[in-house]
Amino acid sequence: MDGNRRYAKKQKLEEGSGHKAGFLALMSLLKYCYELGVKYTTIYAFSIDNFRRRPEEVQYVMDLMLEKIEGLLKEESIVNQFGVRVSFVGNLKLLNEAVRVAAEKVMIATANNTKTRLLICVAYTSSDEIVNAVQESCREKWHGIKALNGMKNDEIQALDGEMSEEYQEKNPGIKLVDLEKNMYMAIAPDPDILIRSSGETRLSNFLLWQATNTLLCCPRALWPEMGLWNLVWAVLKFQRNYSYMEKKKKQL
Ligand SMILES: CC(C)=CCC/C(C)=C/CC/C(C)=C/COP(=O)(O)OP(=O)(O)O
Repeated sequence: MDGNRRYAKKQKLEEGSGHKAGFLALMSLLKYCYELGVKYTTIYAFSIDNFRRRPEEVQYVMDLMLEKIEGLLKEESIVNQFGVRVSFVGNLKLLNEAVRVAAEKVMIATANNTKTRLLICVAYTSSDEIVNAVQESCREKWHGIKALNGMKNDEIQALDGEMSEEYQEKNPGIKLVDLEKNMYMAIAPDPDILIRSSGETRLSNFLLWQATNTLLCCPRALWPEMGLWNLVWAVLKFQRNYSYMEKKKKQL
């Protein structure tokens, strides 16, 4: 959701109004997504790098986020209107307690919604996600090894490099290291389309692992200016590319 501050400047508004307008645009685009039948929508709401912005701006966005997350619990919210299951994705311990608690409440309250899923990336970067998945996988591997009764240290070391599927079948106590299942984004399929507003053509540490075969769309509109046409344009572009992308996936 890029371009909130530039929008505020363009409209001669205060910086915070740009973020508020950004949230309104988000709600309206999500409605279109749900009406079009999109099953998974992921938004990049706040990166770990964004915490390096001026403390007043970080505080402003966090306050806005808290207010809006709490709003998602209301009866008339978009979440209840469309049966959305919401997940907050990222290094959530970096959030302040109030935002984290509110996020957890929404995840619990919507856990049984099945129509569509919304993934909100906060305190997220792909590099953090990958590092976390590697650490988690190493931890699992270590626990698996320890689970083998009576194994000595040198035996454990000799085991390294022997984690073949055949070995795993013979030793069900040990799991093959599986990086992808430890990614925060393991709860969703890889995205078909990634839209970055305001004409920027960089991924800025977003879904680097998952976006290998994703169609990238970079409309010029600043995020608060994004509307139905930008979404439809991305879907049409995807449809035109679909057979090529399917062929490419099969070749992998
Ligand atoms: C509950 C929920 C999902 C709330 C969302 C709140 C919200 C709108 C967050 C966006 C914050 C952000 C860093 C936007 C990017 O524009 P920018 O500030 O980088 O704008 P610029 O590119 O013009 O500088």
